[in-house]
Amino acid sequence: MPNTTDRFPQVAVNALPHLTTEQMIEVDRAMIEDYGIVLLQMMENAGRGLARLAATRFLGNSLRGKNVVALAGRGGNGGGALVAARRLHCWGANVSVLLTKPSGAFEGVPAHQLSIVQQLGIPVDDKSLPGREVDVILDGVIGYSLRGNPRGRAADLIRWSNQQPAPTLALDTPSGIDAASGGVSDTSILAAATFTLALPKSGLFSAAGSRHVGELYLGDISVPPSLYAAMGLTIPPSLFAESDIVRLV
Ligand SMILES: NC(=O)C1=CN([C@@H]2O[C@H](COP(=O)(O)OP(=O)(O)OC[C@H]3O[C@@H](n4cnc5c(N)ncnc54)[C@H](O)[C@@H]3O)[C@@H](O)[C@H]2O)[C@@H](O)CC1
Ligand SMILES: [K+]
Repeated sequence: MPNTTDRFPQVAVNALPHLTTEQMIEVDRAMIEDYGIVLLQMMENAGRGLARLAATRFLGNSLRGKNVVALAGRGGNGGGALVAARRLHCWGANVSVLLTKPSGAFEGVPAHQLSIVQQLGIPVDDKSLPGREVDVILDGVIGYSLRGNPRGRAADLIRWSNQQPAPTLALDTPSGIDAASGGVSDTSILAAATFTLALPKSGLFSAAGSRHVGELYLGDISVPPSLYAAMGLTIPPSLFAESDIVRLV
């Protein structure tokens, strides 16, 4: 059986720019304001890619009987994890969702994603932690908008994840890692793999941060090359031509 990591093309991490916080914010702004590629579209691509990577890398050919737990915060990171939860549910996995806050505290696009998850009957819990066996955990607790050490139930979910024998697949950045500086909070996800979006974030490569990242994958959320060019960033023109998930090595 081929190694499942071989199913994704490999790209040298040094061939790509690493985004600072200011650049991440500018990519988001330009996507929405200059190109009209709205958050809902980006999030769908992010969540579908996360689900595909979880299935291919961690769950094998059949998703029947496989248990997936998606951890979701109230921001864009949680929204992406909710999309992935929905897709994996539709592909046959047993999916449940652990929220950092009650569903009534969700707003905007993440609230929209949560309402679809609820409509599908996927179990959602904002209080307890599951006792049953898990095959993979999706970390959508916090992405690049981390402020200080994780607190409250966000911290509880991170600690719970790190206590499980199952692998954790982090979305964009392992929760608790500062995506820009690579600073590691006291409570940070130890990921088996990280699926980062658009371009890798500079903090994923700090000595401390890199220990939490695991295998690093990059997902296409359809950022146009012209957007990067306008920011003075050069990316290989065929980066995602073969696959919209690549492994960074
Ligand atoms: N182009 C984009 O910007 C896209 C971004 N996406 C995702 O969105 C993320 C950024 O989303 P947001 O800016 O909404 O924010 P995040 O989802 O990164 O985090 C914000 C949430 O985390 C909470 N939080 C922050 N620090 C905390 C702490 N110390 N303890 C407890 N809770 C804390 C905040 O209260 C808030 O609810 C990215 O990392 C990425 O995963 C994707 O959904 C799609 C496209
Ligand atoms: K995360």
